[in-house]
Amino acid sequence: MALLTVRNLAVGYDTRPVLDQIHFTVEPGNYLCIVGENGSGKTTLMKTILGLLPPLAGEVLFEDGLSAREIGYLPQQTVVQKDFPASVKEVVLSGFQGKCGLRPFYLPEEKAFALTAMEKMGVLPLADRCFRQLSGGQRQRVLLARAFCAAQTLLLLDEPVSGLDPQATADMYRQIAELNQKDGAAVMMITHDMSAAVTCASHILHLGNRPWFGTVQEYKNSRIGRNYLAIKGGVLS
Ligand SMILES: Nc1ncnc2c1ncn2[C@@H]1O[C@H](COP(=O)(O)OP(=O)(O)OP(=O)(O)O)[C@@H](O)[C@H]1O
Repeated sequence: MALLTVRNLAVGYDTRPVLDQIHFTVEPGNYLCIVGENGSGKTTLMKTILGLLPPLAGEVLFEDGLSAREIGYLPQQTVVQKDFPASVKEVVLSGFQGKCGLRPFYLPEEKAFALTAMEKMGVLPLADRCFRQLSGGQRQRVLLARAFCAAQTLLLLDEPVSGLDPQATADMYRQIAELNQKDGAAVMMITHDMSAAVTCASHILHLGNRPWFGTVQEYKNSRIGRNYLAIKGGVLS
């Protein structure tokens, strides 16, 4: 069974649908990019998968043993996040909060894993720095380490490179690719960067009037993919 199966899903607010007829699967090791115009419903879909919004119709099914709480989530950047008054170490460790339940402390193995995650993302030297004093690129790598602590099977990343300069963007894509290829985490990433989407991803979910799902190669050959890549300046080869 796939890690995540979405069938005939409609998402929206109250009873007002934003999107319907969404079908896709995420298998272990997949790298799925979710693309589409502003306001097409990418974040709404991600919140529904995370269980933060109820589906208006259809199903979100997780593989046995996996639940919405065991997904590593890197949310879209917000002002509140940037002002978070905590150290880098505390932010990364907070990835374990979902597993703590009522336990008011972190286990030694959780602390050790957080150190490993910080090392992987190249932010270990920043461990005692205040999160809000970091650069945008450093903050995003800290939040990726946090997401990896929360879950190693499936990571949901909402526009992880928005606002980053080209070097920080390249670093972030490299870290995400490593988590996917070396650590075996399946990735679902919302992005407006079509060039990255068709380079990094194995699959594309294009949201719009008629949601489209398939492999990157199928997307490049499809009418919707060719049109969108032409508009967004992506790579067609
Ligand atoms: N809390 C909310 N209540 C009602 N409608 C909302 C809410 N949040 C978003 N919407 C509406 O839902 C639609 C989809 O928004 P969503 O944020 O999911 O789009 P998106 O594809 O992630 O956009 P972007 O690319 O700009 O981040 C929009 O029309 C938006 O105005």
